[in-house]
Amino acid sequence: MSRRKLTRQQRWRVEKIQAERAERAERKDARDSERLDAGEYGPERGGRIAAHFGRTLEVEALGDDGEFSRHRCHLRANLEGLVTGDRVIWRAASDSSGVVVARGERESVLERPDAQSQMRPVAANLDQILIVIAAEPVPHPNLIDRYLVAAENTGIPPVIVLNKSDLLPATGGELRALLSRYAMLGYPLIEASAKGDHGLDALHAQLRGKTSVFVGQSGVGKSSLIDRLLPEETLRIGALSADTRKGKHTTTTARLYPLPENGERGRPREGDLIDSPGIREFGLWHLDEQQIADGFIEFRPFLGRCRFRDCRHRGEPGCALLGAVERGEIHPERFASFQRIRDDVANA
Ligand SMILES: Nc1nc2c(ncn2[C@@H]2O[C@H](COP(=O)(O)OP(=O)(O)OP(=O)(O)O)[C@@H](O)[C@H]2O)c(=O)[nH]1
Ligand SMILES: [Zn+2]
Repeated sequence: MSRRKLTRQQRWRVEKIQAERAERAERKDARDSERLDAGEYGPERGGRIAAHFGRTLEVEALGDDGEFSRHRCHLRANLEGLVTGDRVIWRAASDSSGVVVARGERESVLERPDAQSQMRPVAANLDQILIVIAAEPVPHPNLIDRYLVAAENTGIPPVIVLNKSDLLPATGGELRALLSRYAMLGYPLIEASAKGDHGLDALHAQLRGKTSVFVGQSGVGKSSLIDRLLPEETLRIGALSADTRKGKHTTTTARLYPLPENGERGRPREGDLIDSPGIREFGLWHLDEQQIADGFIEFRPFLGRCRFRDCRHRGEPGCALLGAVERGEIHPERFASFQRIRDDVANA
């Protein structure tokens, strides 16, 4: 497709619109500066982004009374790219609104590609990624590995949650045998049932004091588990505000939900959950061969130890990974899974 040439007049119009837009943003920022200088805003306070709509942010802050409250804030023009979960410094106006003036260091960030395939942050300061799998739909053989590799590459620790345990045979079953392999690699493993009461205590314990996200293929029961963790009205509020904003913004924003103990309203806060459709679709974005190998945690001691520095681990003599497979230090199925993921990603 050839790029359409703009006439001089059109170009002038575009430039004029852009200049006006920049000027408006500057004026707004100058107004903010004046108001900040004039002391119209209160002292600097800590907070956390709970939702993000265009240039409006919802900031959650802990008050002197020990209660959390939420505040509509706008942000200084020099502060771009804030996402749900970010820790911020903000100042309250005389009403319940405010202005965000700074962003804190990020401990971790979850990214995904935008429409232009550019990686963009979608949530920050996550402590764990809960990979949900279920007795049904049966996870295809290297699905768990795919999620683990993706999680390992974010640096956010993954936890495996096996949901629908009510559908598993009482004595083991193939899935449990498969999962014990991951437990042996050191991954926390929780068996739960969103339908029954099984495993929910263990799930609450895992969520305590942490910010978590749930990921996993469609139908494994992410919504059902989240329903059990959030009081009804929290879910309703979340759905409502997302709805009223639909149409305005095509991508649904990630939201931060406080998790009360036992999923009951009024109970002390147990932890935090960040959720959005985009987060649930979490996958292997733009990983190269090296990053995929690195995502298999038991490969790490052997990486860089092959005879050839550019070893692709495809049968070269002196390959440290193949050696480890032969000695039984790497499970052959995990190695086969690595090869499949690498080839799939290369051919994508
Ligand atoms: N037997 C059983 N069924 C469950 C359990 N948890 C969820 N289900 C059922 O599994 C189906 C899918 O559950 P959802 O919670 O919608 O799954 P999801 O992962 O949120 O699916 P998406 O929204 O497509 O990503 C529903 O029919 C649930 O009722 C469980 O622990 N046991
Ligand atoms: Zn090798």
